[in-house]
Amino acid sequence: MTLRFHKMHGLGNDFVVIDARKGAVALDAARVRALADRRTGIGCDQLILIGPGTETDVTMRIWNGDGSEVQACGNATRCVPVLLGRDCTIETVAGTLHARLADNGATVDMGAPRFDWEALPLAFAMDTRRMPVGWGLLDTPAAVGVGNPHLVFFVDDPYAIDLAAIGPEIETDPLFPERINVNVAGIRSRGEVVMRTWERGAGLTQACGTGACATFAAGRRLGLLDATVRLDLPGGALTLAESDDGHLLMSGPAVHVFSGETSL
Ligand SMILES: N[C@H](CCC[C@H](N)C(=O)O)C(=O)O
Repeated sequence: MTLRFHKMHGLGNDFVVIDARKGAVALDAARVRALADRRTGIGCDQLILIGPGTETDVTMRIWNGDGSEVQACGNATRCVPVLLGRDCTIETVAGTLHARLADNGATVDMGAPRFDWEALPLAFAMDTRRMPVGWGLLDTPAAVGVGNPHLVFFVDDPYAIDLAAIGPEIETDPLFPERINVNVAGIRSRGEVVMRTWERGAGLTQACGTGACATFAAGRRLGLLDATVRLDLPGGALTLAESDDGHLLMSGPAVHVFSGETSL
């Protein structure tokens, strides 16, 4: 049976998007890995399944390329209104998100960040503002939940960190029972951050939307950033703003590259 898909990306963080609003699509970890494989499949960082909403326009489920299902994906959330061609509400396991079409992409209200250790979760109680832990050259991170769990290390130069080496060690540390996404960020001014991400279940990506949200939220919590910030990721820039009610508003590109069919 052929499966229709859309190939999309947000700043090079790429997705296979399956629109199952008109008919259920069976997915499991093995099929996700097959579809995500960049040699024998279509290839993507995450696989996104869109379904019919009841209280919202659509539902969205997210799997990393390793087959793990996760709670949030910022860059993919911006792809949904682009695919639908209109503003929309999206139900995810992490809650309802509101997405608006904007110039060359979308703006998404990613909700309020969480800072309690149980939300991430951590294996035991810890101050998530400046955690008393370290791995190699990286230490004293902040921890932030944006539907999915993130560590944020503020460093002088994110490109001087061998993230491909240290990322998997941190991702799978027993302190993180559900693993974790790892962000390294350099603050250039109160309005500009340069950052990179080692993603849980996907590795180094060109961009991580929830990582940008977590980095912004951590910087705001530490009094280091203004209420609107440009974040420069390897694949391009996102704008993060804090709303009056403390929500994270993320704006940036989202591109539909091609549609196709597969028998995978
Ligand atoms: N790797 C993440 C999911 C994808 C997040 C990222 N692609 C984004 O744009 O937010 C996790 O395991 O929580």
